[in-house]
Amino acid sequence: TELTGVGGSAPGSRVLGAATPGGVQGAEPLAGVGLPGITEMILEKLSEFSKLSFVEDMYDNMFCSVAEYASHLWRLAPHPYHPYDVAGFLSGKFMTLVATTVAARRLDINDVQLIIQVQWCGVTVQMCIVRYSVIGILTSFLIVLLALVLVPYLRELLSTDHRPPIIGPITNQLIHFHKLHDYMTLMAKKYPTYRLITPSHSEVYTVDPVNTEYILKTNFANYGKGEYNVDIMSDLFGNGIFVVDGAKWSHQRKLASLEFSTKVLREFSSVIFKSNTAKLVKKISLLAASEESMDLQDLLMRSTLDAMFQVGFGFELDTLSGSNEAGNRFMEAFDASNGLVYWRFVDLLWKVKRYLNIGSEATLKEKIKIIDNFVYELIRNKREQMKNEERDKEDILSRFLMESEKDPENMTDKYLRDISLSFILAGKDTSANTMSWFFYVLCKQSRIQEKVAEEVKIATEANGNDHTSTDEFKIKLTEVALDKMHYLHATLTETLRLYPAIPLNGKCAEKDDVLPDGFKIKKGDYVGYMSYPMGRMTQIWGPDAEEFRPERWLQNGVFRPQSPFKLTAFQGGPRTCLGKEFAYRQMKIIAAFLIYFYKFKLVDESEEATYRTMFTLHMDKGLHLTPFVGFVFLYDV
Ligand code: HEM
Repeated sequence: TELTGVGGSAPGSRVLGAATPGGVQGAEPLAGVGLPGITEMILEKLSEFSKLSFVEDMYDNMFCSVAEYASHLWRLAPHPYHPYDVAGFLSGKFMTLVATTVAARRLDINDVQLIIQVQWCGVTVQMCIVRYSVIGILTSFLIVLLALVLVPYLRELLSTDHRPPIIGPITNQLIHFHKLHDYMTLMAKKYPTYRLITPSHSEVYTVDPVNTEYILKTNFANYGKGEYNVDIMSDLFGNGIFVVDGAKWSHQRKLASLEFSTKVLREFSSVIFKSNTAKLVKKISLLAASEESMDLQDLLMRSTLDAMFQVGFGFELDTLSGSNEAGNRFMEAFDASNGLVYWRFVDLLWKVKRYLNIGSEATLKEKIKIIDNFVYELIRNKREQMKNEERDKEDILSRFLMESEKDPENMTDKYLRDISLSFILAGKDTSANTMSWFFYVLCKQSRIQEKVAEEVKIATEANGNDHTSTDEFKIKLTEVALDKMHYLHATLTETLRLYPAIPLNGKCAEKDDVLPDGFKIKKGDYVGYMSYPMGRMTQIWGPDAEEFRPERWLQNGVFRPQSPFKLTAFQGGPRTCLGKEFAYRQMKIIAAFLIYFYKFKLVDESEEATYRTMFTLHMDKGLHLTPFVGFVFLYDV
């Protein structure tokens, strides 16, 4: 064979050993010590080789050196080694030894023709080629290539800062992508905090409420969206509130908080939620009359998009009726681009694909163009409208447009596009998905459906025998009536506990840190809190954690909230969901309307719903229900 040993070292003078676990591992504790490295020693030995009469002499010689070196390292180490580190260290040294010995036993050092040295991710891979031959050179390059791929993983995996449990490389998520949240739950049941590694950083996932509070609130300053997330999301969401940190975030947060606290927006949105839900009831009544089943998730997605669009842009999209061609195209493009952006989190080649404009990235670009054309047109129209018409518009875009007149330099059309799209994203799928799981559970547990219906009738004083129409119900469904619906509030909250609309979320560390449970975090690491698994942890919710039980939220019939770091569906801390109250109001209105007018049954009662892995917890195959006219005789809808 022409190929000889493969050795490796840490950068610069800290040449320590093979590009193997131990070589990398051993590099850490010696920072700055400046000892001669193993590879240097090996090469030195190799150069002496020609002077030795027997290969065995050299082997013994070198073994002594390595052992000596290891014990030296051991003494110098500033802290006791973890057994895990020691295993990595020794196996690395062992592999260096084997590789070099094999080479040394078969070769004459004078034959060495070329030493290849490649530095990658702070690790040096060295290799010597002894006699030129095509196979030798090809094999060498293949090994270098393999090392380039493996070294970063090994480096992350065996970094002295990492402690078990490391459950594997990030590709584990790709392997389990289909049932990602259940895989993460399974792991979390074994390890409340664990680490996945990538070539460039590691990802720490936790279900520990103390860790969650720490990253979301206590050490908020150190945990932002991070470059990694921004990179992935900014093509679609630009500088929208979901993507940005720092001053840009504060500006939008302040502006939006002001808007959300206004009575105008509250009243305007309630009117829209009610009139949109009345349209939904009408649509369902047609299906009920013809005893047709329906995909309620699809209807809810359309209905919430229409509502959010009206609240956000003051414009009727009317995707529920499906009659607006442009609206349908926008919805299709928006949904598709959401899924494509999420795919980037597991697609290691997305940047290459974007550069070459191929595959999923080419589709994403096309969809974003459709979205942009649609939204920019809306902004232009709105500006025109505002020049000619009254200026006390209630929708979010108009209010931001008025703001933009004070600060035209920063609040450009692009900025307005990003803000408005973020609100659509925030309010559309989250509420529709939550409602879908809510109705799914209510179909599985008719006792809960009946209890909610009973509460709605009592709170609205629409007793079910008075032939209430949707118009009359709208009037009866006052803010006071909504506030009385504690059981409904608890049922929605229980839905969010077990089926959180954003099942997995997290932040990136700006600086090295240590989590309250001792996990070390390096700058650039992702720290995720896992809302879906958290809802299933007995240490948080007790032995019945996996049971759907709205009563856990009630005390003497009154809803009692819990820590946002246990129920993380709306996140917690300074970046807590701005639309929480808004969303509860919308969901209660939809639930009250639908449950008042209909009873729902699953088309296939035996089927268990599953999710599609994406940003939000979307039901994979939709929610196919049969509506029955419920507690009132329905007319005049
Ligand atoms: C069931 C419904 C909803 C759920 C479960 C939900 C959940 C969340 C979560 C988890 C976040 C944190 C996202 C992150 O930073 O990564 C968030 C942020 C946000 N939500 Fe909601 N949301 C819902 C509905 C709404 C609605 C209806 C609106 C507004 C119309 C809204 C507006 C926002 C905004 C503006 C933020 C960004 C806050 C910030 O970064 O400072 N959300 N929401």
